[in-house]
Parts: sequence; structure tokens; C-alpha cells
Amino acid sequence: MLVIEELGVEIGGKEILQNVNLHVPRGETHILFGPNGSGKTSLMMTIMGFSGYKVTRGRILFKGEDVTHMPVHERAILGIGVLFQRPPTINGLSTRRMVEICGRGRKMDVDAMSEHLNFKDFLDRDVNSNLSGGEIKRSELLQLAAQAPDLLLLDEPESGVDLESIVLLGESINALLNRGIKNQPACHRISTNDDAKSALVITHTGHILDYITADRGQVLYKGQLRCSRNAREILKWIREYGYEECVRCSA
Ligand SMILES: Nc1ncnc2c1ncn2[C@@H]1O[C@H](COP(=O)(O)OP(=O)(O)OP(=O)(O)O)[C@@H](O)[C@H]1O
Repeated sequence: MLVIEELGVEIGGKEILQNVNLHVPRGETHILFGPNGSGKTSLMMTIMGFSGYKVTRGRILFKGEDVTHMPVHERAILGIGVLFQRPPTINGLSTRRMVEICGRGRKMDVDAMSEHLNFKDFLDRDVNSNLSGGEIKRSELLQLAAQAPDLLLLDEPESGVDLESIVLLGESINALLNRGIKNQPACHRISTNDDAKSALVITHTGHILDYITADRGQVLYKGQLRCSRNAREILKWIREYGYEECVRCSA
């Protein structure tokens, strides 16, 4: 689904990512760990194609197509969707209209969709205007549900979400991934065929791992992917020994 080869990225002339290689197969969810400032968000923004993230080497393939220099909207149409860590407020555009735009003319019942996410009362507010942290995440998930991407890039989905709402969030993410059943290995899931979705999820706390099934974890450290193994094992190592020791062990 997603293949990144020897990717190098600069922001404003500063090298942020170096020689990143990553493969997220169809139907798999990978967790991206890494200390603050290691480049996790930059990697997601580069995959999505936002300006300011200059690819200096390497390439990004999505569904076999080289998207390295493709504009954001074309990547979105091709099936990449992002849940931002800090999404912008868009004054003058209601969330309802935004959800319809994300759906690109597909027939859908926005009210019914928003009911599942407990978001109906906020539909007519401008996008992300005067919403709490948890409400913003639900707004983002609603937009993603309308877009129905094949690859979800989720930047700290659980941050700012209370312990009860995180259950709803986990269920919504599983629904987006076409996964009803947690803790099933990718090879045993029904949706490993053409409709299987993939995800790359940034987390610091690992709380989201209680609600979604992670097939693999990766550690980004100082702009380089330094470790790839079971996500829970990585989390345990980081908690016990810290990032520096974690990447030393896997070197
Ligand atoms: N627009 C920008 N201009 C200049 N530097 C930037 C910009 N965006 C990010 N950076 C820098 O790039 C580096 C990586 O930032 P990034 O946000 O990707 O890290 P992160 O791993 O997601 O961090 P966190 O866990 O704190 O969210 C940081 O040193 C950051 O200051």
C-alpha cells in the first residue's frame, strides 16, 4: 500500500528526515514512535504532500504509483487521508459542508454519520472553531469517514481525548479500517483483500494500542527510522529504558 524508499526531507533548508525506508502493506496498521522533534509529523506531512516539506532524495509509492511530487488533493483522491495533530480552524466553512466536500459528491447522511461520533450538535459550526480537543478529533474522524481513505495517517489521535471518549475514537478508527475485531493478526482478517485499509499512527503514550490492532511498530529517532518490530515490545522498551537505549538495542 505504502512504500517509502530512502527518503530525505528538508524544511527551510534544514534536514529533518534522512534515508527513511518504510513499507506498510495493505491491511496493516503500523505505529510510529519517537521523541519530540524526531520528525514523525514531518514524515506524515511529506506522505500527504504538504508544501514546505522538500523531498531531497528518495521516493514515496502509494498503491504502486509514485506520488512523491503529486499535489495534496490528488493524493487525497487516490486514497490518503490524515488526522492532524493540530488542525487549522477554517472560518466561513461549516463542518457539515467540509464533510460533504470530503465525500466528493458521494451520497451520504451527514447527520447519521455524526450521530455515531456524538458530533451532531457541532455540524453547523465552522471547521474546528471553538471546539474542545476531543471535539476536534471527532470532527477530523467525521471528515475521514466521509473521505474513506485507503491509507490513514493518524497523528496522535488520542491526545486530548478523555478516557471514555477514547473508546469511541478506537471504535471509529476500527470502522475506518474495516476492522471490527481487535487483536486479530492481519493474515486472519476478512478484509485483507482489495478493501483492506492501512494506517500509520503516531502515539506517545501508546493508549491507542488498547483500542486498535497494531501489526508493527517503528521508531523514528533524530530523523531516521531506527527500529521495526512488535509495537507493544517497543512501547515496553521505551517505558523501561528510554528512546536512546531502545534504538541502541535494535541497532
Ligand atoms: N515548518 C517548520 N519550520 C521549521 N522547522 C520545522 C517546521 N516543522 C517542523 N520543524 C522542525 O522539524 C523537526 C521535526 O518536527 P516534527 O513536528 O516532525 O517532530 P515530531 O516528531 O512530530 O515531534 P512531536 O512529538 O513533538 O510532535 C523539529 O525540530 C521541528 O522544530
